[in-house]
Formats: sequence, C-alpha cells, structure tokens
Amino acid sequence: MAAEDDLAERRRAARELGAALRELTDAAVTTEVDTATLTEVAEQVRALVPPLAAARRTRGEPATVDGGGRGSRTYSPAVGPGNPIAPPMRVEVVDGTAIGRCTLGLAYEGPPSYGHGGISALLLDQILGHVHATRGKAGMTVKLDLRYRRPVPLLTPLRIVGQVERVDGRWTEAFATISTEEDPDTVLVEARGVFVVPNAEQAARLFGGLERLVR
Ligand SMILES: CCCCCCCCCCCC(=O)SCCNC(=O)CCNC(=O)[C@H](O)C(C)(C)COP(=O)(O)OP(=O)(O)OC[C@H]1O[C@@H](n2cnc3c(N)ncnc32)[C@H](O)[C@@H]1OP(=O)(O)O
Repeated sequence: MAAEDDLAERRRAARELGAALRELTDAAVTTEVDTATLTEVAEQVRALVPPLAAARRTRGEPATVDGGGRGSRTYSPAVGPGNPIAPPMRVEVVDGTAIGRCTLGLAYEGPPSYGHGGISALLLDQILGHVHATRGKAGMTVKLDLRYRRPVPLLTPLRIVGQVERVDGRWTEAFATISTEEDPDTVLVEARGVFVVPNAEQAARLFGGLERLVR
C-alpha cells in the first residue's frame, strides 16, 4: 500500500512539473518582454537543470513513475502529462472507438494561427495506436497516410477520433480524424494507419529486455 501511495504521489509530482513546464513553454513562445529579460530568464531556467539531472534514466530504461506497467506513459510526447512537449491529449476508448481531446497553444504553430502539420500527425498516430491497442497488444506504426483538408485552429478544443477498419493477424488498419469540438462533423485532417505487433524476433532485436512492454 505504501509503495502504491508513493507511486501515486510521484505521478502527481511528475504531472505538476509537466504542467509547470508547459506554462513556461507557452510563456516563452508568446513573450514580447525586452531582450535583457529573455537573457536573465534563460540563465534562471538553466539553473533548474542540475537538481533534476542529479538522477536520470538513459535510453531503454523505463521511467519509474510508470511503475513498470504497459499502460499510458507519463512522458509520452503526445499524451504524457509529465512531458512539456505533449499538449497533452487526453484519450478515452469507448466501445472500440478512441477519442482524444486537447487544445493546441502557440507552441504548436505551423501556418500563422494554425497547428503544425507534424503535430496533427503526432495526434493521429497516437490515436491510431490506441485503436490498435484495443486488440490487447501495443503495436508500431508501419504506414501513416495523411490528408490535410483544412487547417487546425490553435487555442480551440479539438476532438481526435479513431476506429479499426481491418484486422489481419498482427496487423491493424485504422482510420482517424481531427475536428473541432464545436464542429465535429467537419474533418480538418484525416489519417489511415497500419500498425503491426512485431514478431518475437523483431521485438527481441528492437527492444531487448523491454519486449514485455510492446508484445
Ligand atoms: C494504453 C496503451 C496505449 C498505447 C498506445 C500507444 C500509441 C503509440 C503510437 C505511436 C506509435 C509509433 O510511433 S511507432 C514508431 C514509428 N514506427 C516505427 O518506428 C516502425 C519502424 N518499422 C520497423 O521497425 C519494422 O517495419 C517493423 C519491425 C515494425 C516490422 O518489420 P517489417 O519487416 O517491415 O515487417 P513485416 O512484418 O515484414 O511487414 C512489412 C510490410 O508488409 C505489410 N503487411 C504485411 N502484412 C500485412 C497485413 N496483413 N496488413 C497490412 N499490411 C501488411 C506491411 O505494411 C509492410 O508493407 P511494405 O513494406 O510492403 O510497404
């Protein structure tokens, strides 16, 4: 019980740090303060690194905050509340349909006032991954086809929805769209993805001791 409490507290703290860094990122990309203040804040932010870097994991080491499980990852760049790069998108799966929600700030700008196309691809890839995972095993994207129909507005609640189209052995084909919450019937971006569960040899080659997280 104590270990579970510790893990819950660590998750809360990681989420809090992610949220604070997201606020900082948003302030950094929208600021119009004078140049001296930019320089001063950069120094202050650099001073925050050593306390965090005092104990760090390396490539291939799962984050302890995830407790060694196969569930959602705290530091995912798409859905991870602890990762300031993530919007983060919140995902729920209802009757096999994955539904994601998020609002993109100015840190995700591509064309002026609209989202970057690469960020749309990130959100759609993630939702398609959740659709695939409804089959019980995580998979890797092997194909992702995108059609950008209309620009994705920033600072606007978005809805990302995905469903399975075809299942064949280790492969799943799925379809997903981005629209606004306000106008869910108008598709802004659509994606068709193919995911595969790596076979035993592939998983061992790619992930070594981490195979259990992907198969
Ligand atoms: C809460 C938790 C949520 C969890 C939710 C988690 C969500 C995470 C979402 C993010 C997922 C990612 O970003 S994954 C990261 C991005 N993806 C990657 O890095 C994958 C890189 N690719 C690879 O390493 C490799 O392709 C492997 C190991 C995956 C597969 O090796 P391979 O040799 O290419 O595979 P192989 O099985 O031979 O298949 C190759 C070809 O056959 C096709 N193919 C064969 N059979 C089929 C079939 N039945 N249906 C369709 N397609 C098929 C393939 O599309 C491909 O086409 P063709 O070659 O003939 O055209």
